[in-house]
Amino acid sequence: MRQSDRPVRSVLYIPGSKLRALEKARTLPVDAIIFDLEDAVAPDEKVSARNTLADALKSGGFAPRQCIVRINGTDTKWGADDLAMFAPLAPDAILLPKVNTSEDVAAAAKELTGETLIWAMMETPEGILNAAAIARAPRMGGFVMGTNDLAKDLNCRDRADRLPLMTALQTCLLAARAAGIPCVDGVFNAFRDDNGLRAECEQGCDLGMDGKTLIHPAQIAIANAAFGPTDAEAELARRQIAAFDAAIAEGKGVAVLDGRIIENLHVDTARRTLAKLAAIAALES
Ligand SMILES: CC(C)(COP(=O)(O)OP(=O)(O)OC[C@H]1O[C@@H](n2cnc3c(N)ncnc32)[C@H](O)[C@@H]1OP(=O)(O)O)[C@@H](O)C(=O)NCCC(=O)NCCSC(=O)C[C@H](O)C(=O)O
Ligand SMILES: [Mg+2]
Repeated sequence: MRQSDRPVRSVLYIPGSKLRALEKARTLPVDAIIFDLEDAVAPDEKVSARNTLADALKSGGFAPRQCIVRINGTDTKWGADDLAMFAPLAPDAILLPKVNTSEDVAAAAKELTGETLIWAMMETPEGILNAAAIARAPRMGGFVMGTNDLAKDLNCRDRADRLPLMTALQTCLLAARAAGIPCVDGVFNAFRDDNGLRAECEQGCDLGMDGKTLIHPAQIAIANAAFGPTDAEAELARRQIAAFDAAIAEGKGVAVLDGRIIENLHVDTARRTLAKLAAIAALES
């Protein structure tokens, strides 16, 4: 399976400094893990967190979850050493914080070999304006929305409907879709507010996001449910494909199901739904 087709319904940040959380991650039903060396780790702990995380990755046990390492910015005193330490460990991806331009990605890509991709935190106004170029940068594997940093830089209000962030979210989605890479939504900070998280996941899903970044294990089930096809969606997809196939067999180019037309583009969407379901089943088996 191409990396871009792997499910990313739930993408959990784990501070690289927290041994207990790193151990726990091997048992959690998440699609992907972001091992964080950036904002979740205090400056005094940066070096020890790097070593703790490297040991954990060498010990393994995280598969089939995607392993993504968020390094410190390459403009900080830790970034270059982070990259030098984790590139040889061949995680699925290195996540670069606060990406502003495609050149930021190209510079990091030069340090990588093998299959490791680069994911970009989209969380600065300049980065959002350059989203299309960043999405097509070398080794680019996916976008992660950094809605906290973005809100800080935009100086916008924290609203439940995320209206002030909509342009940025949709700009990044457009860029990601044009380049054929996944786009994962930002975190929901109130990690004990299940209803709030559910609503924000539904909104992200409506927009077209592939999943949600999370900060606490209690958020995983809600994200997995929101971003996975429901039984009703899967059943509709199967009926649409069957109706279209029957129409084609009768020499028609269009089918009608439940009073709605079904064209080949709807069948593409239906097939994508079923492929996603199969990928989730494979991951969970
Ligand atoms: C938010 C937390 C600080 C809460 O921690 P705590 O109060 O310790 O939580 P609990 O006691 O409820 O924990 C229960 C058990 O779960 C484990 N745990 C907690 N969090 C995680 C985790 N993220 N991954 C794995 N396991 C976790 C605890 O170890 C407990 O286990 P057990 O001992 O078995 O009971 C904490 O959740 C936390 O640190 N979360 C991560 C915060 C983080 O990574 N922040 C940075 C990323 S967000 C960001 O930067 C976004 C972006 O850049 C932007 O700009 O928007
Ligand atoms: Mg951030």
